[in-house]
Amino acid sequence: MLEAKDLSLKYGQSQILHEVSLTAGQGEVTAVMGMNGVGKTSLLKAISGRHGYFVGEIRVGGQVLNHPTAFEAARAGVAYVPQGREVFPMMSVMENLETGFACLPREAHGVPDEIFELFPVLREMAGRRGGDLSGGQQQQLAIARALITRPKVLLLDEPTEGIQPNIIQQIGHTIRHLRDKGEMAIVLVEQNADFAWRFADRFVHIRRGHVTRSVEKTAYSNAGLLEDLAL
Ligand SMILES: Nc1ncnc2c1ncn2[C@@H]1O[C@H](COP(=O)(O)OP(=O)(O)OP(=O)(O)O)[C@@H](O)[C@H]1O
Repeated sequence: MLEAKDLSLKYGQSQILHEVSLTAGQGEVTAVMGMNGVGKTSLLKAISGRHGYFVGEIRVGGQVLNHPTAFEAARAGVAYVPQGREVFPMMSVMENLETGFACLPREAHGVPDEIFELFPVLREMAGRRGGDLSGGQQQQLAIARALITRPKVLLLDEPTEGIQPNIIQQIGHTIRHLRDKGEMAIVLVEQNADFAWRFADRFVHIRRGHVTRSVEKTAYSNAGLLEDLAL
């Protein structure tokens, strides 16, 4: 579903990604692993059109995205849930959800029931300001807002960061549910190795802007994952 090939990205003169390739299949969770500052967020920003890459190619469902803007990437089916959530604090939960409509045709403007089935708390809090929600609720809102765009590729940047354990479990079950529906490819940037091991199907390790390992869970072990993270 997602094929990113040889992406290279710079901030000013500093090259952060060096020919990074990532493939994420429909109905699979691909975890992108690595220490702080290796370029995981930058990779998601390149794929979602939030930051330009200078070399490389991105395909979604076979369609080439040629240096897309964020809007073009969203239109093509790429949804990005950023680290830190970026919920609009002064807007209500419902208004936050409705921002997801921007890349959809008018007839598709509507919050599907499934969103509230996945995140019942958002129905209860529909009129509350986004900034008044807890961190875990904001994370659920950010994922829900991304799902409203009916993505083919869902990019999740550290969804468990700063979240209490019971909400982490809920987020994990949501990821598994979306995976099992088989309609989208999920890319999960995650520093929580236990969570990644539990919910991912494939692991891609990045070190200093290079992919150092790409492995299926079936050919890997939890101990191997921890070893690779410690390198
Ligand atoms: N807007 C920016 N301008 C300049 N440098 C940046 C910018 N954003 C990130 N960087 C640098 O690029 C490198 C990669 O950052 P990135 O956020 O992609 O890493 P990461 O692997 O996601 O890290 P973390 O796990 O801490 O979120 C870091 O050295 C960071 O300081």
